[in-house]
Amino acid sequence: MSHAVEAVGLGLRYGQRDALADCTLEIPEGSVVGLVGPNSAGKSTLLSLICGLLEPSTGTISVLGARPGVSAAHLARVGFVAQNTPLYENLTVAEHLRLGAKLNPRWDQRLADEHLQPLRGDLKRKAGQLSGGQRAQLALALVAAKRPELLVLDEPVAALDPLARRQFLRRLMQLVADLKATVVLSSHLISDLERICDQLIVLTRGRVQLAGPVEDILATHYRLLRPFGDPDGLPDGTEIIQAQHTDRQSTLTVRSTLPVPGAAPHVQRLDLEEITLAYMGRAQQPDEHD
Ligand SMILES: Nc1ncnc2c1ncn2[C@@H]1O[C@H](COP(=O)(O)OP(=O)(O)OP(=O)(O)O)[C@@H](O)[C@H]1O
Repeated sequence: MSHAVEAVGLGLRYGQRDALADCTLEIPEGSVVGLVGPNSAGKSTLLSLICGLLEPSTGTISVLGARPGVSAAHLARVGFVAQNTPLYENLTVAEHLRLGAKLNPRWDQRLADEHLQPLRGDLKRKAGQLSGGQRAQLALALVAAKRPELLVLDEPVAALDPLARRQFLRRLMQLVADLKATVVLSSHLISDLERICDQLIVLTRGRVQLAGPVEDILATHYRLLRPFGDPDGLPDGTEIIQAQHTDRQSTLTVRSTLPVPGAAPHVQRLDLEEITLAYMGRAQQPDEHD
């Protein structure tokens, strides 16, 4: 399988502080990858490294077979929508389109028009006068028209109401199907990611906690309820992600590639949000990186 992104031991330091450390991962071509993690986990840092906006302090990263940002031709193959959808506030929607057409050799006007459908009555309005949802639509239209092979979106739906969010994600998935592009998008809305992503990366405190196909992640995580202090009966290799105890009972969130014996309510399946929260909860506890 070829990979759109390959990172080995990737890290970025600001002074003494690791924004990202020891990040090794592979993103298969054609996948839709959700990137989750608490505030300041390093999500934007990783996305900026993928787009070549930052240089790694350690390790290596390869994007579409080359060093990110290595040439104008390579940059043209990557579409990036940064956090808060930065636009030229004093340019109109139509002026953004003209600028995009001028700057991008692979510009596809048909795709731009298609994704601008909801804004067709607002072509003369300045970007600074658009709502959050309209800005997101404009940003997606601009990036779509580049026909990128890799699309990187940093919290693209953060400012949108639930309906606008759903419409944006529908358009995004339509674009991905049209272009057969690889997508990496960060979000705090795990239910959205669960709907559209086939891969998930959980990042906390600059480190990858979990990465892989959503299907595998869902199949290998369990919540176990067992009498307090009863460590027996876990398959070999079971990793305890989180443990909470009362005087009588322990609630364990575990990862096991082997089936865990038992049935509900003692053995429960978890959804993606519960699994992600367990990894985030674990990362809040002090560890060797403190
Ligand atoms: N220019 C900078 N100078 C110094 N530290 C920085 C800089 N940019 C980011 N950081 C730090 O790097 C860490 C990771 O930041 P990053 O923006 O990647 O996190 P994030 O997961 O995207 O957060 P959020 O969900 O809040 O957007 C944070 O501790 C942040 O304070």
